[in-house]
Amino acid sequence: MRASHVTRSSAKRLRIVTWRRYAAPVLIVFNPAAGAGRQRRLSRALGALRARGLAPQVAETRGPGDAAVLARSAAARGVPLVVAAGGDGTIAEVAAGLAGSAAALGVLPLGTANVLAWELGLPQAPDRAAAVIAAGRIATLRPGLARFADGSERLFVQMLGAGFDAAVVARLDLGLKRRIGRAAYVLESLRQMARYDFPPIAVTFDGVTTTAASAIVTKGRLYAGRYRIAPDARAAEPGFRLVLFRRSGALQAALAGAALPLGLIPRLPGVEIMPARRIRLAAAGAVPVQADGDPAGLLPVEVTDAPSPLGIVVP
Ligand SMILES: Nc1ncnc2c1ncn2[C@@H]1O[C@H](COP(=O)(O)OP(=O)(O)OP(=O)(O)O)[C@@H](O)[C@H]1O
Repeated sequence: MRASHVTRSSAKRLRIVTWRRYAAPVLIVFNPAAGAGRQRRLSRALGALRARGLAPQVAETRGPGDAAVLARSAAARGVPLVVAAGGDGTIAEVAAGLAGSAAALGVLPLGTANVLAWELGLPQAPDRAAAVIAAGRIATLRPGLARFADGSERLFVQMLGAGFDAAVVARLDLGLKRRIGRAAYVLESLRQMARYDFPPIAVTFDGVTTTAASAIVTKGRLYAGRYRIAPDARAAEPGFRLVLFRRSGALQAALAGAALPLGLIPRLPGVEIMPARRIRLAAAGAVPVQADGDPAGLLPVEVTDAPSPLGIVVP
């Protein structure tokens, strides 16, 4: 049985797809390690979902990879909606577990940066996010797929980075991140400015070959929260925006760090942004990769659209 159905507005113009069925079960996959104040925020969301007639079941992750397993098994049981309660990493794992199934993905943004939630206009307040889930309106999410040299694959929902930002993610003190949130990234960025040696990255995309000091492959416009990095990105369409940082060195990294919260990355000298469908990033040295803000290994990596899109609950 398909999990979603289609209705038409009285004007017969607006196509609304919803995951909701009468008494449909909902699974909340909760990452207790994501974000800050998460238990309290989860409780508020659960209360709001129950107040709207839903009976959410909560499954808590015990470590990396768990969210995908929980989501996959729920989809196989015919659960029509699986909600990722965490940050972008948890959403990516749940999306990977739901890939190829009829189940829709919901989001309770309980992470640190919650970039996808900002991108889609999902409320950060738990009770308002729950109201969006209960309303059940569904849009198409087109995840990216990263393939590594060892044959492993990883889905991402917002962006993948190689170079400086991935070095920051790789060295981040997770305890500090839990205590002070996004400020931990700022501190680690300052440390990496003194340490990272910017090995050149060979970039091949859609038949073009070039080099960069760092590269970000993004589905959406936003990065690290609400900061615009690729203003003309079209998350609803196949393909990506490729953001190349041509210049290396601590000064360039400092300039990018200052430009980011001002939304000025696209205008920074040495930054180029272009559409790309198939991207390969490689390096002679050990260059780290991050996907949706989590460490994802080392180059080389090849990035394409995931084989199938997903339904995601949106406002
Ligand atoms: N029980 C757990 N203990 C420790 N880590 C976990 C657990 N469950 C999941 N994880 C891992 O926690 C990592 C971070 O989760 P997530 O990205 O959702 O939160 P965040 O980093 O705070 O948010 P954001 O990515 O939005 O900044 C993920 O890589 C996930 O695999």
